[in-house]
Amino acid sequence: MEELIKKAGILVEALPYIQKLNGKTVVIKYGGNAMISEELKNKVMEDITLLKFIGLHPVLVHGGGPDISETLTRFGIQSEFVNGLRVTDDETMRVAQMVLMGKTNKEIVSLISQKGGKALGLSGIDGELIECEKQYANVDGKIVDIGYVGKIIKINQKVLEFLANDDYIPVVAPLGVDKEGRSYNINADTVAGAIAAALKAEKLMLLTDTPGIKSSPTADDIIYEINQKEIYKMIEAGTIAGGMIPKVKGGLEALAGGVNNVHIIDGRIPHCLLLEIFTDSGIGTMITR
Ligand SMILES: Nc1ncnc2c1ncn2[C@@H]1O[C@H](COP(=O)(O)OP(=O)(O)O)[C@@H](O)[C@H]1O
Ligand SMILES: CC(=O)N[C@@H](CCC(=O)OP(=O)(O)O)C(=O)O
Repeated sequence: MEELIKKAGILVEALPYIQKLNGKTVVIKYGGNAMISEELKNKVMEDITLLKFIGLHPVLVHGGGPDISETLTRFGIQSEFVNGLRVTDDETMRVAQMVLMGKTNKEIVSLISQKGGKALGLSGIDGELIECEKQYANVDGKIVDIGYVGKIIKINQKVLEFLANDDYIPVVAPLGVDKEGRSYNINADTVAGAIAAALKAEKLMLLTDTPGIKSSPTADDIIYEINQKEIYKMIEAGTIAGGMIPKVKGGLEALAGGVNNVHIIDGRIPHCLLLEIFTDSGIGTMITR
């Protein structure tokens, strides 16, 4: 009996959060590095389905970088990253599109369906959801061509609003399209930040494979709160590096676009989304303006 009463208590504790977030949009970015086991993936999809059923409007943006890398290796194609972005030639683009839409997106959609949710998978190419142009990288002041990497110009969010305001959970793959109809590979954190801003989401949660932002990639600590100025200092010092760069930039873009809350959280913790949303302290790193 005591156990049951405790369970009821936990549910009641969530009430103020449920009331506050009812009808609000939350954008969740699920990074490839956090998709480490079927069990964890299941728990993340359970959380997202639960959020939908209690009245929030979750929109999921997924990555899949490790899967793309593994498939490229199997095809004998070399892959290189510049400023955290994959250099994407014609062949790499085809593989990225195949893996993201043919594998990752559909696996997630199926998992949500198994949990009883209604998920609809789409990429930024569908309905011209993500309009982009070619992105160049800046390496020590030099402009570098990184191939078919997309710079987002516009999010045509109507389709997402339509789905999220209905019974659906949109599941978005990070691809975009330019005016000429060419497809582009876009970092999933960048996509999540831009979508959160376009939807004026209440929250953006970036799920990854570290407890949050640390004082350096190899440190054991965690920075609970960090602002824009501190972020740029760390990027300059090289203590925020690699895949963390597009993540923090995506977070800052979301804040600039009017999103109230941005968190980088450890997607390897079971039910990390519920812990972040329904506890006072939350988990991970909060990014502020
Ligand atoms: N200051 C930092 N704190 C934490 N992680 C960092 C930091 N700087 C760089 N990183 C790296 O960023 C990685 C997360 O980005 P990424 O590999 O792109 O993950 P995801 O697939 O979730 O997008 C971490 O595993 C870590 O190696
Ligand atoms: C341009 C670019 O870097 N695109 C990424 C898209 C996938 C992604 O961002 O996946 P994660 O979130 O799992 O890292 C890539 O090709 O890996």
